[in-house]
Amino acid sequence: MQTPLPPARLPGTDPEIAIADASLAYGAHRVLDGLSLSVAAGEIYALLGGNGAGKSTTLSALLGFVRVDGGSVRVGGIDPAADPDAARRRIAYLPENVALYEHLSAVENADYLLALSGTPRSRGDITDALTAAGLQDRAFDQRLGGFSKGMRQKVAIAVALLREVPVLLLDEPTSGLDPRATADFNALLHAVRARGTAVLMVTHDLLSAADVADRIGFLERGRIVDEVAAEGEARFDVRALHDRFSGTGAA
Ligand SMILES: Nc1ncnc2c1ncn2[C@@H]1O[C@H](COP(=O)(O)OP(=O)(O)OP(=O)(O)O)[C@@H](O)[C@H]1O
Repeated sequence: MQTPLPPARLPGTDPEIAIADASLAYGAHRVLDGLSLSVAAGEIYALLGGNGAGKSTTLSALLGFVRVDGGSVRVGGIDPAADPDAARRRIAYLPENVALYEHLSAVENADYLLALSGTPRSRGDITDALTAAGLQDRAFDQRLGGFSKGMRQKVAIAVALLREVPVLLLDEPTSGLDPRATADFNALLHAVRARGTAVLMVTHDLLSAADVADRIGFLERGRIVDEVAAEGEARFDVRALHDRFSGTGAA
C-alpha cells in the first residue's frame, strides 16, 4: 500500500521546522545550549557556524537521531525523537556527500529510492523531475559511478521533489562544488522554495548562503548568536555580513 503523502501546509501557518530553547549534551560536553530557530514553508534558512558549533547535531535532532534534553524540536508539529518515522516522512535530507547506488543509473536510483519511501513514480515523472533538477538527458541512464557531486545532488533533489516532502535539510551542499555547479544548485534551491518547501541548509559558505537564503542565523556554541533577514532586491550585503560574522568562524 502506498504511504500517504504528508499534508500540504499553506505559507503563513505554523513553521515547518520549529526548534525552541533546545539543549543537548554528549556526556559533559554541551553541544546545543538554548537553540531556537524556525523555518516556514517557502523559506530558506542558512545556518552558519564554525567547526563544532552544533550544525550537524541540529540536523540529527530534526531527523530524530538524537533527542534534546531540554526545549523542543518539531517538524510539521511532530517531535522527531518521539516519532522519527513520521518526522522523516516529511523530510528530504541531503548529507554532505549524497549516498546513492553507484551501480544503478540516475533513473534506477530515483525509481528504487521512491519505491523504498513508499512513493513509487513512473519513469516519465522521474525523467521530468531529473530535467527540472537540471540533469542532462544523456545522464539519465548512466550509472552513478562517474557522476560529479553536483550531478548526484540533482538526482537527490529530483527524488525529494517527487516525494513532495515539505522539508529539505541540506548539510554543506556547496562544499566541493565549482562556481558553475554552485550557481546551478542555488538556482535549483530557488525553484524548491517556490514550491513551498521549507529549506534548512547548514554551511560554512557565506557567499552561497547570501545568494539563496531568506534568513541567515549564526550558530556559536549551540545557540543562535546573530540572525539577519534578506531585504528586498538587494538581499544581503555580503561584505557587511562578512564583517558582522568575522571572528566568529563563519565564511
Ligand atoms: N556522537 C557524538 N558524541 C560525542 N560528541 C559528539 C558527537 N557528535 C558530535 N559531537 C561533538 O559535538 C560538537 C558539535 O558537533 P557538530 O558535528 O554538530 O558540529 P558542526 O557545527 O556540524 O561542525 P562541523 O562544521 O565541523 O561539521 C563537536 O564538538 C563534536 O565533536
